[in-house]
Amino acid sequence: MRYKIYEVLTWASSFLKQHGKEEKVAELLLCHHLRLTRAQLLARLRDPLAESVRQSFLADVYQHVYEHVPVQHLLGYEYFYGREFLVNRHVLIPRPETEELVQGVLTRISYLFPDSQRLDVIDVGTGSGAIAVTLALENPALRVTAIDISAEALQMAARNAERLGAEVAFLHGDLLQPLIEANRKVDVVVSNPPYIPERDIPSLSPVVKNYEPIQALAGGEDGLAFYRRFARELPLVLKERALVAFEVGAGQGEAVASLLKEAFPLANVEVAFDINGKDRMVYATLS
Ligand SMILES: C[S@@+](CC[C@H](N)C(=O)[O-])C[C@H]1O[C@@H](n2cnc3c(N)ncnc32)[C@H](O)[C@@H]1O
Repeated sequence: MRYKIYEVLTWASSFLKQHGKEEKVAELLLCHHLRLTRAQLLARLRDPLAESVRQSFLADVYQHVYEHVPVQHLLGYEYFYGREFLVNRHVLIPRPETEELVQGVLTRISYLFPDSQRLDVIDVGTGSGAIAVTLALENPALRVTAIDISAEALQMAARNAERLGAEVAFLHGDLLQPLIEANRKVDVVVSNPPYIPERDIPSLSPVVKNYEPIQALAGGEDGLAFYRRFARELPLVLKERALVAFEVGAGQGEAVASLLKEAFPLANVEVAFDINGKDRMVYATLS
C-alpha cells in the first residue's frame, strides 16, 4: 500500500508535536527529501509517496525526536541573511541574532567610513563563514578575512564562500594572533565568539550540547574569556579609526562594554539590543 503525501505529513507533524518538537519540521524535511519547494509540496499533497522516500523521511523525523539531531544537520544547511549556508558538526549553526550583528556592522561601516575604499574587515571565529561571507557579498568593496582556530570550520567556511561566490581570505589561528604576527592593522573587527559560561553548558538543550562544537560555545568560567583577550589584543591590530563589533550573550552587554572602554578610553562604546529586547551586540568606534 502506498500512502499519500498528506497522510504521512499529517502523521509526522503530530508525532513531532507530541514529542515537544516543532511541527513545521515535518514539512521542511519532506520538501528536502522530495526536492520540492513548499508551494510544490502543497500542490501535490494527494500524490502517493514512494515507500523509499517515506522511510528515509521518517528516519530523519525519528533522529530529530529520539536523538535530538538538529534539523539543520539533517538538511545540511541553514539560511542566513537570505542565503543557504552549509553546516555540519564542526560549525555553529548560524543564528538569526547574528544577522542583526551583520546588519549593524554594514550600517556603521556606511556612516563611519563613507568614502573609504577596500576597508580591511576581519571576522574572528568565522565558523560556517556566515558573517564573513555575508559582509563580502553585501558590500563587495570590503576586503574580508576570516579567522578560526578550527581547521574543519575553515574548510566549511571556504566551501560556503565558494558556493556563494564571495571573495573572502581565510586564516587558521588563535583569535587575533595571525594579524599580530604579521603586524597587520585593520579597520573593522567583528566577532561572535564563544560566550556561554562553562557552568551553563551542562544545562543546554541536547540539540545544542550534543551536536554543536564545544569550541564554538564555551566562553570560560563566566563567558567573558574571549572578550577579555580581545580587549588585550585589539589595540595591537586596529588602525586609529576603526570599528569593533561583538555579539554577546544576553546580560553580558555592560560587562563587555566596560572591557572595551578600559581598552579604548576615547572610544564611543554602545550596547545594542536584539529584536527580542536582549542586549546582544556591543560596538566600539575609534576615531
Ligand atoms: C559562536 S561560534 C561563531 C561562528 C560564526 N561566526 C557565527 O556567528 O555563526 C565561535 C567560533 O569561534 C571559533 N573559535 C573558538 N576559539 C577560537 C580561537 N581561540 N581563535 C579563533 N577562533 C576560535 C570556533 O571554532 C567557532 O567557529
